[in-house]
Amino acid sequence: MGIELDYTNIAAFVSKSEIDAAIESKKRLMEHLLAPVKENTDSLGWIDPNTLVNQKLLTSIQKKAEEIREKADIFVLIGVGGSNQGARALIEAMGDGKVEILYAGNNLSPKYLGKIMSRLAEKSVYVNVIAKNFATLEPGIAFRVLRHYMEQRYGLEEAARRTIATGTLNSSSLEQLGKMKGYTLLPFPLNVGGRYSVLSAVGLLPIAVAGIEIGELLKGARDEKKVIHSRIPAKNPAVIYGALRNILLAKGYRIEILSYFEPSLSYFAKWWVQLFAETEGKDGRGIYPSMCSFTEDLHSLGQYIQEGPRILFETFLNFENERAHYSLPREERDLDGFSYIEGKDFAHLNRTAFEATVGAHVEGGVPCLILNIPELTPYNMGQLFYFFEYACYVSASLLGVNPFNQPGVEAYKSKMFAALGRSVDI
Ligand SMILES: O=P(O)(O)OC[C@H]1O[C@](O)(CO)[C@@H](O)[C@@H]1O
Repeated sequence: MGIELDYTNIAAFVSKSEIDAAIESKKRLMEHLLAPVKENTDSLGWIDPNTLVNQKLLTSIQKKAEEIREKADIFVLIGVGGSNQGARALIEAMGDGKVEILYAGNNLSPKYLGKIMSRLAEKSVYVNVIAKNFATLEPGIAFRVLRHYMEQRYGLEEAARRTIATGTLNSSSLEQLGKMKGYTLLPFPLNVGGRYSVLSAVGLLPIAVAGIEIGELLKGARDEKKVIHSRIPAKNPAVIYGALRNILLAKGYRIEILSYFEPSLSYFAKWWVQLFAETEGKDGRGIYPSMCSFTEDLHSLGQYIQEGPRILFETFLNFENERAHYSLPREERDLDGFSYIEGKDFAHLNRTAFEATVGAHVEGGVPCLILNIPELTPYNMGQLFYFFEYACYVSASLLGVNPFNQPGVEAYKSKMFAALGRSVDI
């Protein structure tokens, strides 16, 4: 079974016939999107998870991850945006913590970097630098700092054994540097952009280092692909989600909140934000993607969602089965006033809060979509990654923007590079 989209709560905002008409009017585009796609088309390498990693590569990733899990205390993951967010999403949500994973190259704060570096002393350290285009400043210079540290501490040979470079294998500068130094090289697929790369070597090595079963993750993605590609548009949850987003945008709902009741999903939400922001925010168009971790954010943004301008809609992640349990202790006397729920499980309370939130927000004029996901497992997360990647591709295509570029990100870069004196032809 694939990811299920429950859109019954938007009946007051969008009718079934509007959705059908939106899909029907784009019939040819839909057929084109759902048709079997030639591998190796420029940016569609992610569309068939089977082509992202073959068995040989998968085995070598698993072997390297085992070595790291055995030998490392700390694994420093260097990357920014799509190069590390997918991995971080899963690591924070379900990593086993055996190896401590630190993130570098995702900002330029000296305080942050100093803190990372100060953690390394007397610990066994491995480094994975990930960059599609090694010209991005943040990961590029963080790697220079880490490279110097590793070489000084371990010597050239051992430093190389402990360094993995994930980059495009087309004579990119990272590949050349890796070859010269003798690093383990992993491929960043040429036909996959950073934000669609989590199911390739880019995400798989760090995810495996965190003890998460990458075989299951890939299986989930492959199965979700089968579901999506076998359903006609009118019954296809990814297509309906893409169509609904565009209908809601046209009605003035310009902000989408990804809402969830499991705080460890915050980095998954950040991955989702990047996916949709870089894909759709262009040509003066696009939904602004944002995120809320409930119930905590009900005590801050909850006010705005309930009563602020009616420009928001929500997409809830609903994990149907919760394995963790904790119940409220019983007391002889009701000293704190909470005895009416004593003995109740927190999982039950969290679910009650979820249902109450959807009800209140819908009543307050917020269209609410719900994605039903059986459980927070590697398999289901593989399904969810694929679902969102595909839905985002559909949604951007319906919006009429290029789903695979991000020209706007260059604006700050060129001003910064000019201020730093970088010559333009590097
Ligand atoms: O992998 P690279 O080339 O370091 O780029 C990292 C990130 O930078 C961006 O291009 C935006 O600056 C993202 O799309 C990408 O995921």
